[in-house]
Amino acid sequence: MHNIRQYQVPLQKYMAMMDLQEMNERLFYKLLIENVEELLPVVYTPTVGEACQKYGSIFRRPQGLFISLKEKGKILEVLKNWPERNIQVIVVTDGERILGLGDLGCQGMGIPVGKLSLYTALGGVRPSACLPVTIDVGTNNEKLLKDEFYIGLRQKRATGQEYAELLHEFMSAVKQIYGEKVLVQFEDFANHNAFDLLAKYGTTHLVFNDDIQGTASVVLAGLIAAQKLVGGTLADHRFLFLGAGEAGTGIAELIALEMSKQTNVPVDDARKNIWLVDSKPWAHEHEPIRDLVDAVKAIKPTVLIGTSGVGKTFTKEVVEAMASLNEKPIILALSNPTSQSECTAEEAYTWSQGRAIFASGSPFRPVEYEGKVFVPGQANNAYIFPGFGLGLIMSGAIRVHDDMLLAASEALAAQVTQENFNKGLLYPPFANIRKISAHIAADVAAKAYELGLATRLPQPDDLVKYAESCMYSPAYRNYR
Ligand SMILES: NC(=O)C1=CN([C@@H]2O[C@H](COP(=O)(O)OP(=O)(O)OC[C@H]3O[C@@H](n4cnc5c(N)ncnc54)[C@H](OP(=O)(O)O)[C@@H]3O)[C@@H](O)[C@H]2O)C=CC1
Ligand SMILES: CC(=O)C(=O)O
Ligand SMILES: [Mg+2]
Repeated sequence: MHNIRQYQVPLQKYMAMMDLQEMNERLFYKLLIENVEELLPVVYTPTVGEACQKYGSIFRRPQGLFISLKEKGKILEVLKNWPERNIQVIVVTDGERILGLGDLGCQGMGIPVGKLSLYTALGGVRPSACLPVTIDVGTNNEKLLKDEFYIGLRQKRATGQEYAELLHEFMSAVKQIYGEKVLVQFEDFANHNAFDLLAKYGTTHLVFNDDIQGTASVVLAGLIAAQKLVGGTLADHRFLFLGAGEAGTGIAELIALEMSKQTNVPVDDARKNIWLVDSKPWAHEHEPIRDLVDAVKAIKPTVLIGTSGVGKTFTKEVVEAMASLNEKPIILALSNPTSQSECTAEEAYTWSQGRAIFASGSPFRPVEYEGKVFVPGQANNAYIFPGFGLGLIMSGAIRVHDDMLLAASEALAAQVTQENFNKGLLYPPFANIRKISAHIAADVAAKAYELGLATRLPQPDDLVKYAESCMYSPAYRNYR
């Protein structure tokens, strides 16, 4: 840590951490686990975003497995080149929507690598069981196509049948080589492919879309926890989303499902309290409204959620409107990395005169406002996917079910302590994440058993203890 801390520039810390992961994996994980709050912003958002943008020019050694259009017809052989056979989790991207930074092509590899390092550090999945994959179908990013250091295919993205066939070959090969129970996490695919892939492979493979499902689960957890701060139930709230894409609609659907279960109303009725806007249409019947601030005034939401990928869209007027309507407005600026955040923590607290309950996708430091210190939470799917994946693996689950996402949300919300609430936090600190992940894993596994989707039999008596016993630890053995 002394060594890492000498670097002032976050990207240099990132490069030093990547070198360490390559040279001494155990030490890398020991550092990450023991200093998770300090190192998460280095190996994950926001720094991983900058690393992906500059991936070609900071490139040292290949990480993960690249599968390009050129390998069509040979994907099984390519997978066999990977030195490990006992793979439990694959995180795969095609690089088309990397955080809120757009199409970064092959340079998106930083994301599967980063996500999987969290699978190990936060969720305890063995590093050797993790496989980062980037599918290279080209890029539409003109700047990268002209960049002399770009590492991927220099062509426009393949689409349609060509794209679908490559993805299908990959999904079939994965099942053939690693079996029915390998978890495939789709990450940072563009909207126009993400929903189709999830629907297509959700019935034949163990697949999970982190941006749609993981984000939904973490936000629902924060909203369940928020009820202890603001009182009432989910059904008492009105939700307004800026951004109706993977994250936005994923969250909206899970909130509606939970509301419908809590109040016994049909999901369609629960949806009536949820409003989504993108840059163009409305999702409910309503007269057209041009600006977000006018939408806030018309809809009078109690919860405002940013999932547009566009920074600075929660302006002073928007936050002030939320604060004039609510004693404790809940404001979630989820877009990553920090540059794309809808507003900063400081803006949320200042413009609401310290009344906002705020969390963001990328971390912000505590803010002092009128003598009081406010600690912003981090509403990021990193709270969910490591424990969720561990729960699937340890129960031998063969499919993902929405009720498992609800179980994960409730498990996470239950880990928020009174001390956390007193600081205005909707999420527990990342410092305790391995314990939290064990609880999430246990509840997800319990749901898998209840739904008849678990294959590891008999069911262990104490699932939390079992989850902990399954977790990889970077222990240094004493050989004497
Ligand atoms: N905190 C977390 O854990 C997570 C955060 N995210 C973040 O959420 C963001 C969005 O991701 P995702 O949902 O997958 O992306 P999508 O592309 O699926 O969705 C983006 C949505 O925002 C809308 N949008 C774009 N520009 C504007 C604008 N100027 N005003 C209003 N709406 C706009 C888009 O519609 P249209 O273009 O038609 O307007 C679309 O509905 C990213 O920044 C990502 O990093 C994602 C997953 C997890
Ligand atoms: C956190 C995440 O998955 C994203 O921003 O895409
Ligand atoms: Mg993502």
